[in-house]
Amino acid sequence: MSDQKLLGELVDIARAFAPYGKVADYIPALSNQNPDDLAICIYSIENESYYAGDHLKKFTLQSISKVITLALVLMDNGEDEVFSKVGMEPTGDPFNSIAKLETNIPSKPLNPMINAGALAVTHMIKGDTVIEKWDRLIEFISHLTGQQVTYNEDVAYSELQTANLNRSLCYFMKQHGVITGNIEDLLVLYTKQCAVEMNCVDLAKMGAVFANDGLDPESGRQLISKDVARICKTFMVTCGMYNSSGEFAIKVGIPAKSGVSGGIMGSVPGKCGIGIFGPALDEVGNSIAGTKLLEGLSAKYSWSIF
Ligand SMILES: NC(=O)CC[C@H](N)C(=O)O
Repeated sequence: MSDQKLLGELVDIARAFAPYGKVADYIPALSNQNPDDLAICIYSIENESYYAGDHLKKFTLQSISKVITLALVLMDNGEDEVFSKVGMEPTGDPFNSIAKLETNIPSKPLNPMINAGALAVTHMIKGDTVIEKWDRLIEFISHLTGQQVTYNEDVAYSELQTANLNRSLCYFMKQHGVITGNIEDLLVLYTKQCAVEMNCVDLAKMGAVFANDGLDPESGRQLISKDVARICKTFMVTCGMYNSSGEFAIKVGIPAKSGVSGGIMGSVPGKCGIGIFGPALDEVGNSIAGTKLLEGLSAKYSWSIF
């Protein structure tokens, strides 16, 4: 059976789980997504792609963008600087929790995949203005996907209007010296970053760059250093699927990062990138059908890294 046909079958099986999930609505502009959507692309490091479902449908990255920003910021600032402001440990808490910020000493977010840590990382993007920082980030993402990408203005605006929890995290961190400067500027940048829009093929392509130790399978260029790609994949394993990263490691075993729009980017080291879109989420905020699809794929192809 061809990979393409098998993918179609796995998508049909996994789609049956979508009715058990719910589309995110705390960002109002995400609430009108279709819960039954499910699409996937697999992009090999030999630069071949396979897909099933509506693979050209666009969606926003949301938390998946945290891995990309981390890669940029690590290359900009180096490990020592970055990890002086953000930790390396999983939290076991929801992605937007403020709880451990208060109890952790010294006061810094536990890792770059929770909102507090991601906000601290976005704060470290080099540039004198929000526009300069944004231009660098979107150019970097465009290099990874191999084409010019942009962001969804409605989603960014909708999140900016309602991001009071993220605002609180920022003010808390400013008080404790983790971040400096204007908080609204940081939120504008962060919400644009989360609203970067692409399809499954673009997402799988980015995953393939990480899977290929930072080397772009399309252009042959080293877009991310090998070391930074390794650090990012490690965070994807330990913290990429929020507070169900442990269960996901056991059941799937692929470095992956999800977002509340329903996207999941996977990176099977030395093999391929995976891009999934399925907006119905489980209770921790991961695509419910997307997670099932990854379970099926990982079992079929023995892709667990463990
Ligand atoms: N888990 C997510 O995808 C969260 C991203 C979202 N933009 C937020 O900050 O709430």
